[in-house]
Amino acid sequence: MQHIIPHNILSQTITKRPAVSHKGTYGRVALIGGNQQFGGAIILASEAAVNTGAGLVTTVTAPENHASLHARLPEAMVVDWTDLPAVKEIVRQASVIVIGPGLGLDSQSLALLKLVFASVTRQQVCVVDGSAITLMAEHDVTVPNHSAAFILTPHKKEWERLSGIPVTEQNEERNLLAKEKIPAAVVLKKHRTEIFFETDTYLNPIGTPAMATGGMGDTLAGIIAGFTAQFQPKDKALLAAVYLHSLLGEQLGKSHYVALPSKLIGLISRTMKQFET
Ligand SMILES: NC(=O)C1=CN([C@@H]2O[C@H](COP(=O)(O)OP(=O)(O)OC[C@H]3O[C@@H](n4cnc5c(N)ncnc54)[C@H](O)[C@@H]3O)[C@@H](O)[C@H]2O)[C@@H](O)CC1
Ligand SMILES: Nc1ncnc2c1ncn2[C@@H]1O[C@H](COP(=O)(O)OP(=O)(O)O)[C@@H](O)[C@H]1O
Ligand SMILES: [Mg+2]
Repeated sequence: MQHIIPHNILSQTITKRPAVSHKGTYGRVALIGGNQQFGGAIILASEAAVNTGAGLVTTVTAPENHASLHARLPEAMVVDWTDLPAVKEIVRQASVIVIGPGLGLDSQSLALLKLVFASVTRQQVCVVDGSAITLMAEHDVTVPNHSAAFILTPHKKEWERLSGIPVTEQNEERNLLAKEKIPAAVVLKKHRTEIFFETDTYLNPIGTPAMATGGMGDTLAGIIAGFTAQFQPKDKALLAAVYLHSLLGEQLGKSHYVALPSKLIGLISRTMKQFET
């Protein structure tokens, strides 16, 4: 059944922080991505996760990105993505794992994707974005059944690669048929993003072309991580994350020709405060 994300989703989802709490209360997020070329993608995703309030954030990325990540985001811890035993341990400890922003498509990237898919458990959320989706399509890697709660966040071209449906032929009926074969929530990103759960589908009623700029999807992946790490139920947290991302994009789009991801990230925490209940 097709629904529209309600405009009060943020106040329904964002809760006041209990006084007796600590960083461990707000989730451990591990974000894996950022090769030599796409370091900005994983930095934006990590900044978004930190700014939504995730308690502990670890970024697993290429060594070339460590200094810039530390300089921009001292709140995040950093792990070298070539150190697979260390990556495995970070993945084990995480409540939410994001894999894909700027991950790239080489053998190192594929090894990381396989490591994550083999390691995640039922208690965890795994957000699969960007290059990780393209890698799944190119190497026939499927979402492991009955393990973690998986969230796939393809844009239309990535969905074409994964589902086999050309961008121009994507429609409600064909998308639903393809989604049925994937044991994950699918966030199909576009002008009016659609979120497919097992039976229900939600349409995001907001968003602006000012958001059509590199790094905007990486930012969404980080917001989804922060929300699913902190708020229940997970499906609602996902819808709220998608909605907040577009709300902030619209807010920026009123006074800016283009909504820059880094500017959007700067608005997250203040806006969340307005909706806490
Ligand atoms: N600063 C950075 O480091 C950035 C890194 N990025 C990373 O770069 C990697 C490659 O991702 P890209 O998405 O750039 O490349 P892809 O090759 O996966 O997709 C780009 C193509 O998809 C098309 N497309 C996207 N959304 C569409 C829509 N709604 N309708 C129709 N066509 C659509 C684009 O026009 C383009 O032709 C990913 O890992 C991504 O995370 C990008 O996020 C850009 C910024
Ligand atoms: N015309 C548009 N209207 C509304 N939202 C848009 C528009 N263009 C892009 N977006 C949003 O921006 C994000 C782009 O994601 P993606 O293509 O993965 O970017 P990147 O990989 O560069 O970070 C998605 O959330 C998408 O819904
Ligand atoms: Mg993307």
